[in-house]
Amino acid sequence: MEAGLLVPSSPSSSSLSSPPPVILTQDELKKIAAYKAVEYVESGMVLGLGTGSTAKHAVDRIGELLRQGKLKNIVGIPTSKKTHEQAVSLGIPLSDLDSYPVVDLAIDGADEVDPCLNLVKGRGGSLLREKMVEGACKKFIVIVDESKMVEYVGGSGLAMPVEIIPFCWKFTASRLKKLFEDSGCVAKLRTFGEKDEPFVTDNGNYIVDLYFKKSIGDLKAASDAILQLAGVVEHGMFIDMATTVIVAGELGITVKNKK
Ligand SMILES: O=C(CO)[C@H](O)[C@H](O)COP(=O)(O)O
Repeated sequence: MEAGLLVPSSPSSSSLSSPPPVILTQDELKKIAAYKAVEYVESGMVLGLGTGSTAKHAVDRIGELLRQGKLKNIVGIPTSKKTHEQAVSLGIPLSDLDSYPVVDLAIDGADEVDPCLNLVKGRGGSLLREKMVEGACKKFIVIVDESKMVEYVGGSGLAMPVEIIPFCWKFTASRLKKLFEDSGCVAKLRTFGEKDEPFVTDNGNYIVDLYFKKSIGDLKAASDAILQLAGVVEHGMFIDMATTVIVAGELGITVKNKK
């Protein structure tokens, strides 16, 4: 583990009083984690480009380093249409898993990180492509601000997303809820806009957000049970996939490596 203070020390040893501590915004913390992760990027790499407000900073930084000639011959594999657009606007050369089935490094955010570095992802709706790209990489660096650290998956009380096909979605949602009745599960179709229209993923699917009142226990068993339901495409638990998690907090950066 490495740690580095973010709060600057006093500029002058002669000053008697310390300057007030700098309070960083959540977005500044996300940017700090993202920039740290990009230090792991080397010229010639095939890179998984994540999705979300944290990953956006990493993609911006990669674009900047390419422009400055400090990185060369990068091939990016975007995990969403949105990241694809961002990378194109930055001039990052892009390809896909068909052409590059092995990815050197992926950098992406997460919604939750548990003490074993298991993740919840997909509140931005891109969990399927993220899981495909990040499952194909040699190294997967997760970048988060400290608010994403939880004691157990589902521990934030926020959603664990499941991508499902639109056909008879209510049926699939009620089967998902039933799987986790003991954990007080609530299943909600993700919607958007004033008319509460179903949110549609880049793959043309819907998302059911699962909320748990308590831990769902064995994550592998939960994953198997979800994936066995016909109608389910993928879920947002990324179990044992992250190789490194970079956490930016008010007191500095912590780098946690998989044991
Ligand atoms: O999984 C994701 C998108 O599907 C994001 O990585 C996750 O939602 C974190 O987002 P943010 O960096 O905006 O907090």
